[in-house]
Amino acid sequence: MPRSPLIARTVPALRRSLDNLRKRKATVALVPTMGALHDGHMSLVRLAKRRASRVVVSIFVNPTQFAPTEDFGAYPRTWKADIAKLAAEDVDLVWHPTVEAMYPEGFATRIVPEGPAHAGLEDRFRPHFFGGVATVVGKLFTQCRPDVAIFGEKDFQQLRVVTQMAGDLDLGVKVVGSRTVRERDGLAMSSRNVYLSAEERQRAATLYHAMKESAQRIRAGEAIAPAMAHSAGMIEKAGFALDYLEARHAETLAPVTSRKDGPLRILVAARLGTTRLIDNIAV
Ligand SMILES: Nc1ncnc2c1ncn2[C@@H]1O[C@H](COP(=O)(O)OP(=O)(O)OP(=O)(O)O)[C@@H](O)[C@H]1O
Ligand SMILES: CC(C)(CO)[C@@H](O)C(=O)[O-]
Ligand code: BAL
Repeated sequence: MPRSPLIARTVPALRRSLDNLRKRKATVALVPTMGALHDGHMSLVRLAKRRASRVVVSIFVNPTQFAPTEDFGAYPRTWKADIAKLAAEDVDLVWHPTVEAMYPEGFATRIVPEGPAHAGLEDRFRPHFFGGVATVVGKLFTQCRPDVAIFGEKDFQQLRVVTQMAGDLDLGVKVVGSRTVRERDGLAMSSRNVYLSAEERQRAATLYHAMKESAQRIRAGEAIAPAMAHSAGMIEKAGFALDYLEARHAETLAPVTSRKDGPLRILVAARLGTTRLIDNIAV
């Protein structure tokens, strides 16, 4: 019978649990999430277990990274199922702060990311997003003081922004990326996939297959612009409204014009009905 992880809801309770976990020179890996856990999240937990002797998972739907028009209220919350999944993986501690514990009355400080990793892509369509993510992840890091933190490549720009922040602010946390887990047809697993109707779900994997096609064309020598235009056409034909489809430098996320500009990553965001999906692949 799996043992339920410890659950902390306030900073003092978290500190007490972490002090106990850290006895006997344990190392700690943190997996930050917003809950509604799926196999993508669980792959991060498994990597965390390989990288440290204790695993902490945070579950917090962070209000500051949602615009008022976005889905904060509707975001799936599946607490009981989440805890059962974490217990089955033998996770040590779940940090599940209340909004008041994270942002007490009078809270007035923000971390503001800058530079090429943050510029464009998601920031163009969700200008509030990375400020909210950087602030909450900065807090999660100082609250939990992990040795390692695991983030999914599915949110590739977020991974780069968080890596930059942890280095710039000397937070002493090694940020590690974990590969994207996909459904059988190629759709990247995401908590928001539950918003798709059955009919939309059938078309959703086009996002991945269109990126694969542009990556193949670029590898075969086609210039970036026509290769991306071809895939954009595929995505729009499947009924998506495209926010962006871009090739960027895989490390810095700086814009590129040619394959010679460095290792490339293709990143996409598009809306199918009212559901917004993001994904990316290496070229
Ligand atoms: N399919 C996946 N493969 C690997 N990591 C993933 C996958 N989906 C999410 N993650 C990672 O899990 C962590 C928590 O993400 P989050 O809780 O927002 O889930 P999500 O499925 O990305 O949800 P959303 O639909 O809100 O984007 C992030 O580091 C994210 O990149
Ligand atoms: C990193 C994160 C947990 C911060 O709220 C969130 O953006 C997510 O789940 O990817
Ligand atoms: N997975 C990233 C969190 C968000 O879209 O709000």
